[in-house]
Amino acid sequence: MAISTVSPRSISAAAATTTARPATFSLMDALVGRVGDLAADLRSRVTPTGSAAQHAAAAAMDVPAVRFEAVSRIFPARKSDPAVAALDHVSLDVAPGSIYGIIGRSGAGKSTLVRLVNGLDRPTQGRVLIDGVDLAGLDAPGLRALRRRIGMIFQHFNLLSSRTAAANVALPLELAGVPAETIRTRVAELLDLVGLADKANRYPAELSGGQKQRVGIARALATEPKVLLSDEATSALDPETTEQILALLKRVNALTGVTIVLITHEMRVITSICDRVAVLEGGRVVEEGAVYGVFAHPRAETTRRLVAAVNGTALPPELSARLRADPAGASLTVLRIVFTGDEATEPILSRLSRSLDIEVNILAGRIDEIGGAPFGTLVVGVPSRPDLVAAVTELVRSNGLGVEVLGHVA
Ligand SMILES: Nc1ncnc2c1ncn2[C@@H]1O[C@H](COP(=O)(O)OP(=O)(O)OP(=O)(O)O)[C@@H](O)[C@H]1O
Repeated sequence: MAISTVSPRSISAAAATTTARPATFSLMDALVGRVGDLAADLRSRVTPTGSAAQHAAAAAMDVPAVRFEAVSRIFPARKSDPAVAALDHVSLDVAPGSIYGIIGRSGAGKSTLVRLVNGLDRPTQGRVLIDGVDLAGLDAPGLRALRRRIGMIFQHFNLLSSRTAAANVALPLELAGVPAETIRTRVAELLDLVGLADKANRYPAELSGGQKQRVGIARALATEPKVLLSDEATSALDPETTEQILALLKRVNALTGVTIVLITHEMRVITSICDRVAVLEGGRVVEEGAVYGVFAHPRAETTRRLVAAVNGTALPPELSARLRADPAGASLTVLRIVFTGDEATEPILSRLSRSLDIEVNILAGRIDEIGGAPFGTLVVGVPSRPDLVAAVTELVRSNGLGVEVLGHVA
């Protein structure tokens, strides 16, 4: 998998480089830096580089578009502040052409991870590979060639306010020295792709948030990247606009085959378009897998909370405050029932009432679709008797549904 002509460096060498580099960059620095690099890269296209051949070989082997190999990023201690392990032995594979979600709460390490993918920062330990090529093993031209293959969209769009939508999209191509006529054609195609053909001459201030993000997507695609990094790209948008932008990203993925790595703190974004998801917590991957499986059967506490927030199993605050782990003295036991696939239509509640002669209180619930398959959760309350709870659990499971006890209420 490693590319033979790239001289891999040891982890300690990479770490040494890290300390010599500034630790942080602004998003605009990132964009301008990338665009500047891009100019040199596109000009150099006439003379194919070794790394172009490497990329072709990597694609032929179907290697991950992005690979994290036991990556750690430690920010050293400063004065009274202790060292921070922003990423701690993170290993991930993003399949080419897929939409891969990385979710985590504030401080989980998402931005640090993004900076490692686009080469603005380096791991303290481990390796980050794009298309099979280790970023740490690349010299400056090699790194520029790799960055050419990564597009980025941002939460706050990062458009130049003095340029029209069309001129914003044209910018990376202009800096790359692409002929004006080619730019005009390409920009028109891109604006058409993102549904903004009629807004080409509008300035960012004249566009809605969703329209600005469409311009951002068109600009990121201008140089035909292999990987599109989306850093909280819908976080500043309302739910309806978010859905539209996510639908656009899905269409772009289907039409161009670009691999999308989508960073978010919202599970709804993940279930909407991602194929796989990694859940980050405190710099570690606490859960990873196909979205449906992770959503239907969350194992880590962080994932459960994220899932609960999106599918309606978050309990009413009053009930949540009264929920106890200890069943002693409780009158109600609260259960979460998970419906997946074909069982989603099973009339489980009436079956429970009939078979066990009990009242089942519905406390929260929702039925959704993830990747075309039905998925639902119900949070119910049943009388808090151990034999009864065991019978309910068994009956639910024997009907092919998932169930867990969330707690007890006095
Ligand atoms: N340059 C830095 N120096 C020291 N600590 C840092 C630096 N950058 C990030 N950190 C720390 O690393 C951890 C992860 O930060 P990061 O910005 O990657 O999280 P995040 O998931 O992107 O959070 P948010 O969603 O709030 O942006 C945090 O504890 C943060 O304080």
